[in-house]
Amino acid sequence: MSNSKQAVPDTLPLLRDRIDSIDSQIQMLINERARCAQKVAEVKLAEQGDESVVFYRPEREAQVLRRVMERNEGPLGNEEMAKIFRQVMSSCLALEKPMRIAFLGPEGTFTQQAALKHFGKSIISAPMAAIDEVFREVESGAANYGVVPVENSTEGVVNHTLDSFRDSRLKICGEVEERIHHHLLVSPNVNADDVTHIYSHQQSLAQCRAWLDRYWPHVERVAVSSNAEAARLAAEAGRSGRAIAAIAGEVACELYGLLKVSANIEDRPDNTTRFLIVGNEDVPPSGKDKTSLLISAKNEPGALYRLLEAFERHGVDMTRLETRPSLMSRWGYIFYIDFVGHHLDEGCSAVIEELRERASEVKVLGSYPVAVL
Ligand SMILES: C=C(O[C@@H]1C=C(C(=O)O)C=C[C@H]1O)C(=O)O
Repeated sequence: MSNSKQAVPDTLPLLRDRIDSIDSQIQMLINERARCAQKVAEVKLAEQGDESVVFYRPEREAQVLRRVMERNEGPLGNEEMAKIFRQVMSSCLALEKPMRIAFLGPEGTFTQQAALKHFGKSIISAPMAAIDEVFREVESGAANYGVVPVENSTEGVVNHTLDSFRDSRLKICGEVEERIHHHLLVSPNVNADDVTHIYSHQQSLAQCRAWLDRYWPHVERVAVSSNAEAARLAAEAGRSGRAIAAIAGEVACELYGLLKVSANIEDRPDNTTRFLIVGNEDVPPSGKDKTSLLISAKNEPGALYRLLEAFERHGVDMTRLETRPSLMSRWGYIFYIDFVGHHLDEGCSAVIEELRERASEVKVLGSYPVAVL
């Protein structure tokens, strides 16, 4: 097959013939790719000779996706193209054995949306009722990886997630950022004009408050346990002819077969949540990584300054600092620090070594590829 771009025909029948022939080539190549991925798995198994060998390689997947974006010439956009390859890799990997991914449920949450964005659709979804259950599911080996929210651009950190890292040996293996878009949804049996109640999670009602005040001032707002639950209730109400709308995201909309009355109704269009992928293995460098540390420091004058000074001196770029009270000693603190680089990089490992001399505990929560999608 040649790489040169052929002229695009200009009649419908010829265009359709061309598309059919391109499709069959793409299909053949995808299967050829899948056979290579299968072979990779065979080789890994032969080298490591262990049934528990993990075929998924986060750093390699990040590199593949970055290359797709770098070499992309359009007309498809970089992100659109990377999403297609994301799914191709997901399908190839699932040929071996689909990965089981635990996430903060129920089905249809934004965390599930983040899981699908990160791993592609060919996974087994394992919705959990709480963040610590996600950790436990991965620790016990019942799930290969877990996905939990860690911070929201409007609401700040998710303390539950940070606190779970204190006692866990799990590693952070990836991050995902998701623009949070809310939609007003109804069951297909319901006429939007008849809506009497709008259900959603408290957070989402708050994130859409100005929009609701403007367009639905007289409809009662009801807070429920999650957006996904709101969507489920709206679908159930529709079946019995009650006109209840839900505010939820895309995945919940599809999952419960609802219709969008209005899309992207959040007051702040830059509303973003960051999620972490947790797993049992360390991730080797991908060339563009981030590291998260947990540091326990004594409560003495200048303690935080001495920690941060090491970053500055080694030119390591700190991207986040969160403080949580230590549970062990009153007025002791735990710091969560994110920085650019992999803990095996020279500058980064020098910083970590110095921090170990200055703090009572330094735990590397993980080095992982900077989110590609
Ligand atoms: C094929 C490999 O294994 C998996 C499948 C990949 C793919 O389909 O490109 C990439 C990384 C791994 O998750 C590999 O290690 O290269």
